[in-house]
Amino acid sequence: MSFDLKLGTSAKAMVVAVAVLVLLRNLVGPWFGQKILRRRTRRRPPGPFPIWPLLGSLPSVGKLPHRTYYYMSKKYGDVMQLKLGTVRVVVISSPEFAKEVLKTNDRVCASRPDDVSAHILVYGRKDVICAPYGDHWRAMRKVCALELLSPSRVAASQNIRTQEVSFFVNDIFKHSKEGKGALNMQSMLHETSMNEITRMLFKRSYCNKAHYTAEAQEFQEVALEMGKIAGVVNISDYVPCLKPFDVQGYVPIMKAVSARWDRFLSKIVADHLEELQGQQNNIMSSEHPSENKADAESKDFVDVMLSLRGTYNRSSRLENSTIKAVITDMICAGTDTSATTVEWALVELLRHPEAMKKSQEELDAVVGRERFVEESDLAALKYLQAVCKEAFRLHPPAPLIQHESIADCTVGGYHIPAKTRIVVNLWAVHRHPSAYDKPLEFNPSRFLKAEEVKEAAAGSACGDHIDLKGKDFQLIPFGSGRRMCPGMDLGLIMVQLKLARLIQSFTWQLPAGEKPEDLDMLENFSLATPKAIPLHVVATPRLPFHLYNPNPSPSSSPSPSPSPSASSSSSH
Ligand code: HEM
Repeated sequence: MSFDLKLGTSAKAMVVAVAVLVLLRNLVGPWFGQKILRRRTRRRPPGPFPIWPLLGSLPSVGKLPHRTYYYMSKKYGDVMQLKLGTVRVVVISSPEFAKEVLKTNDRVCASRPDDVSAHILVYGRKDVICAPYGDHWRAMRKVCALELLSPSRVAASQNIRTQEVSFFVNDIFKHSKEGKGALNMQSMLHETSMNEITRMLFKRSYCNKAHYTAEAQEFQEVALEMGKIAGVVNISDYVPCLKPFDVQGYVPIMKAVSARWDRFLSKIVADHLEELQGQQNNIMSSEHPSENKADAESKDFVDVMLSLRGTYNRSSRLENSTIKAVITDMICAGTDTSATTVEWALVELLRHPEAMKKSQEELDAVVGRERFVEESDLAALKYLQAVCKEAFRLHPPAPLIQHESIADCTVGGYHIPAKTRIVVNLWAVHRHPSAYDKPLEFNPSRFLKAEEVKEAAAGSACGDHIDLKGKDFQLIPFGSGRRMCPGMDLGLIMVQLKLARLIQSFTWQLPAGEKPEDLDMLENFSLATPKAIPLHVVATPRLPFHLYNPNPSPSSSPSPSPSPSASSSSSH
């Protein structure tokens, strides 16, 4: 029996479609199914349920995110996932997993989130800090590491640091002699660090009350505004679909601050170009071109960057905007990080008088009381170094390192997809019980060799080999891996020298009626984490008075003097 099946055109099409679907199911179904299965079985880190519509867990993060994440990690673990807005954020809270991110997966995790502020404030991410991982970042990083922040460049600017720290100590001395009472340490430390950095960058200093020019006022105002606006949490970074609406109204503020900042930096670059032109004319007309050799040693960072123009490939040429972006980085990254650490170290020493006593005894033994401590003494001051390590451990000035993954990776057995924000919480890593005995206690002796620790706590010593240089993941205040801080050597010297001078030169007390144990220990979270209530202290000189001198001695000024503009503007 024949069965004549007559099908219309649409029915025929349907049969063909079904046949194709069956074929497709048989051919790609298993592969597709496996993919879904794999996706379902890939373990994602645990974390809080994102309660708020659109905002996820963003409102729960609060003003001190490093502390919030630290407490959350106690519940969800050392690899934890949060939904901040619509963005996936993975927070790392232990040395073990910090190592997996910054060493094992260093390359994959080496990019940065694409935040609105980075585009507006640092010239479309032409700087180092905010630059995405790639050719431009590599070239700029090279400029920083090999040209600007190299050991020889840091050594060449020793004179600037010595002078600024001497001005600082002398200001405190005068204040104390005049019986003016407590000093605001936070603002004085900020000003000294700012002067050090701007003099290294472009030979000018602006934080001098005795020499408050219109230019200085402009700089201070705009730097303050930059710091404030750069530190805000912008919802558009976490809910990208809200970007066009700029719901918090930050974009016009950022643009206005950035335009003001740019006017300031453009003048600096133009002045340097003019000076360079003048020097070139002099060289051409000079009978003794070698006379200009000394200039090489007094070059500031802007001079160096201008001289490197054309050295780098087209995609990362040192254009004016790139130079200004790098200057911005140095000011933002180099100033309050070191000032904040010294403030916290002093707070801890006030709360632990036995540690203060030991530091001063060490300075007396190594340096004596007839001269000020110098950079060349720092290597011999083992206890002072331990105090700094302990201050960096408990109060990392940049407690949250923010990276972004460029490909899928695995951390702690969890799957981390590409384009995930990865936050390494140094605040938690440095307090991890797997790494430290009594991790919440301030105990510099833990960083001494066991045989050097006489007290009962000898068993808690983890040794002086822990060097902050990114190898020991229980202490990484400068980060680790390819995005690690290129200013580490400079930052360390700035912190150690200032702290050493302060504790050698003065006896410190809190204002009458205040007790060290009552000091508020909360911080502000911004570009750095200074004490929320600035430290006020009373200083009493402890060295012979003839040593306190407004002008640093020639012996402490081994490198060439700063330019006339620098020395005049630094007239404290
Ligand atoms: C106590 C002082 C300092 C501390 C604690 C510190 C800490 C840090 C940290 C934690 C990072 C991020 C690392 C990462 O993302 O993995 C960083 C990056 C950076 N720091 Fe520092 N820093 C200090 C001083 C300085 C100084 C003095 C400069 C330069 C003048 C500087 C320039 C930079 C730059 C340019 C980056 C970006 C590196 C990159 O993205 O490749 N820092 N710093």
